[in-house]
Amino acid sequence: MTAKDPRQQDRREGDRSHSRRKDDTPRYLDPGETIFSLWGRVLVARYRRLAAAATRHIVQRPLHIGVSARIYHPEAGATGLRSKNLQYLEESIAQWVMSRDVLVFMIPTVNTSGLLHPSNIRLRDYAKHLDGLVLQGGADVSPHSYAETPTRPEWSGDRARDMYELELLHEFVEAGKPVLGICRGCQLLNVAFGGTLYQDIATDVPTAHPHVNDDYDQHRHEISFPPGSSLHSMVQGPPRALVNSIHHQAVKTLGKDMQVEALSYPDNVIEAIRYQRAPFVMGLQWHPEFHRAGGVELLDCTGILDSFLRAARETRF
Ligand SMILES: NCCCC(=O)O
Repeated sequence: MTAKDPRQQDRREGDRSHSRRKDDTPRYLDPGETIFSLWGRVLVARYRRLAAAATRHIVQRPLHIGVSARIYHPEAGATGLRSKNLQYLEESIAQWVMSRDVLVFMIPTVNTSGLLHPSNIRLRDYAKHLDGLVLQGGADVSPHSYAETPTRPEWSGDRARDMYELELLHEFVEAGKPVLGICRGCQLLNVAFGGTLYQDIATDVPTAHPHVNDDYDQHRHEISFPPGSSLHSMVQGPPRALVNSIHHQAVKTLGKDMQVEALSYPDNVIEAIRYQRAPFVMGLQWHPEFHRAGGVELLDCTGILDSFLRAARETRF
């Protein structure tokens, strides 16, 4: 074998690369490495790790959806718990929203000047920390909230709840977060944007079919979707569908920038509206939480909930 034998040369180079460096730096380091380039790389790696963890947190954290409270105001002479103001959720609304693997939080009224427990927490804080808002159904909207007087005492509605939910709605819309109004929530949305309501459909729209009766959520009627309805594209399916109906008020004149998304069939009472200047602010006159997911008889509203939740997810970024 001569000195020029390539195998011998390889061995010598191998020995060199395995021998200890004079300055004791580890052999895996680039010989051109300086303390500054090393620190630069350490800092970049640390930043990347933190950014990845933050992204994972945003992407993986379940959505937090707020639901406005129904309010029980005590009647004169009530005793025990019924002598207190109660704020509550109807079970189906929470379970419907949670069926898409998100967390639900009922948002109580706030009282910054309460005598017993004054607090600095405002509805704005809920809008800041939650990802979207569902306005529950329940008591009538007060005609005073749309500058009318009740034509009958029993149609006076719940002005205190209106004030609370109007502020809540305002804060979520201001924060750019999606809102889904159910039944009363749909009517409140319309009023919030300057629209008005029929105080009583049976009285004000004599041609309308009954929109409420003693069957409560078993009472149903058909709806139709006007051309271009975004609601129709969320639920897909035929141009007419069956929904429950538990209301005696309804949208009369549309609020500013509101668009009709569904009408009752065949009497054309407004059944769904959408505010056009936000990604997702929509009201449904029926109660989707009482419809079975995947059901064939009543409209499956899962597509509406999913659109609302996707909008909620997008506002996080
Ligand atoms: N005004 C609607 C009543 C139905 C309900 O939410 O109980």
